[in-house]
Amino acid sequence: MSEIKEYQLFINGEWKNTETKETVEVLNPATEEIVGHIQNGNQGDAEKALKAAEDAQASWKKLPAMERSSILRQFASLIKENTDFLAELLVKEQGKLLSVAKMEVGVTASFIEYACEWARRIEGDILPSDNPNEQIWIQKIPRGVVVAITAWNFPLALAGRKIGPALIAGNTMVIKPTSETPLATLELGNLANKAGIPKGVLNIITGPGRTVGNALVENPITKMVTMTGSTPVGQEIAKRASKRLIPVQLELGGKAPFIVLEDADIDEAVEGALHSRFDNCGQVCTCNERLYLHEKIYDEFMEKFMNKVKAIKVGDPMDPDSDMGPKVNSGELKHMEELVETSVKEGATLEYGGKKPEGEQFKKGYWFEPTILTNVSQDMTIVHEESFGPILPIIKFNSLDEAIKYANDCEYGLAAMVYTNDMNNIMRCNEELEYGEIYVNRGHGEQHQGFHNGYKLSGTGGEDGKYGFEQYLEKKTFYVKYKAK
Ligand SMILES: NC(=O)C1=CN([C@@H]2O[C@H](COP(=O)(O)OP(=O)(O)OC[C@H]3O[C@@H](n4cnc5c(N)ncnc54)[C@H](OP(=O)(O)O)[C@@H]3O)[C@@H](O)[C@H]2O)C=CC1
Ligand SMILES: O=C(O)[C@@H](O)[C@@H]1OC[C@H](O)[C@H]1O
Repeated sequence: MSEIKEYQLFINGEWKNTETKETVEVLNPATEEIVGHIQNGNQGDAEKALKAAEDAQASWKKLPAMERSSILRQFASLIKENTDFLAELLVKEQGKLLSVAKMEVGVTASFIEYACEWARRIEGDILPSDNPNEQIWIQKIPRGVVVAITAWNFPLALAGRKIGPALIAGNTMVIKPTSETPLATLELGNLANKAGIPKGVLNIITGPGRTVGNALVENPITKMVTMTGSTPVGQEIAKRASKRLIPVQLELGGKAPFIVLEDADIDEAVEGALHSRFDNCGQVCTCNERLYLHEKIYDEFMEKFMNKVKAIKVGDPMDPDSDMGPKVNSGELKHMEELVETSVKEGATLEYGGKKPEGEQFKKGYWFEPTILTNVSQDMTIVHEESFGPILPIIKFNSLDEAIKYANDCEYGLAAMVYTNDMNNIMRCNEELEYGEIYVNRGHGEQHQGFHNGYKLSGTGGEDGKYGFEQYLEKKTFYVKYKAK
């Protein structure tokens, strides 16, 4: 049994105990062993963290942006220098493969490095007025204290995605990671001090979303909320934030369609469908949640695809030979089992998987097999409810019209994937698919300079890139009338 670390709250550059003295266990999803204890913070802790962030913001925003940038570049370097330590912690708390965890640490640093590029691009406008001897200045200024709330699937990367732009823009932050996978995010506190991020600029507190999260959102010190997580929680946050009309940036649930048209490159589509569903045990917001195959290529695709699905090795996420680790917790595992049961009841065929793998090594842990459902109809639950796990319903279609109709028949609108080499098909998908992020002839995977933007119940605001950075800035318009000579 490896060391079980006791974590505290990181407030004003120091580690502090919560007032409640209550702690919560963090379990390893592959073994159900305790990997750490975190503090069960409360409203008072939220208030202390927000106050520290408010006090620090006055001087942080006065620093030249390039000075903020050099501090954050040092922060990103320290994250990279600690890749092995942070990656192993991510494996222990989230169950992702070590290779994916190392990628996540790298992405965390690169999110921050990308944000640093904006230090010299906080651009406003100077406009001529209609009045004589008058100018109009539209300035970009920081919002103040930003609250960040993150999910459990890529906890460290989601933190970096928000810390980078918020702090470069001159804001300070209180981040509340999910109680499921908080450890790697908490470790950022030590690295923040080493990097020279001034006390109070970045605060990290843990505690239940329904108490600490609510307290952070509702506190008048909070001037913006950026949250990644489920749609119901995002809606709750938006409701509470609306009382003070503060801006929210919500990255929520998804149900991405993966469409393979008759002229697609089948081998490429098979690879894309496989990784876009099963990587990170299917726990990615842009995952291939429903596979639509043109009837003409169905048999060829399925033969190649099933061979690869059956070759997926579920196992110890620290083992380089494993292809897929466990689900993050028992609740998520139960959700998988319920979805399969409901699907079969509704008439789907369980083609492969559908249960906990057999073997001594799977006795403990939240393991679930890669699962394929066929004979699926568009009205089934599994076609509309996000699984966020390794379950793939497969549906045949006979025309692009039908594929687009099925794809858009969804309350989410985050990502969609399409394989075709016909330019007219591509342009029709671009125009008619109701999704904020469409991948053509490749699987999912955002880039920092893009814009990760969900329509419908997948969120509001969007993040990454120029448009994500802009949201961390407020505008101030200044009319300047002067005496001409
Ligand atoms: N669009 C995107 O980019 C992404 C979307 N997701 C979505 O997130 C979901 C899975 O993540 P999961 O962590 O379970 O999501 P949850 O919505 O359950 O939790 C997300 C965060 O919100 C907090 N929270 C819960 N209730 C409240 C509240 N009332 N006020 C403030 N904060 C609250 C949680 O804290 P705590 O857990 O401690 O209670 C956690 O930190 C999936 O639906 C997935 O689609 C995931 C990743 C990316
Ligand atoms: O949030 C997600 O699931 C994705 O946006 C994921 O998070 C960080 C990685 O860069 C993305 O693939």
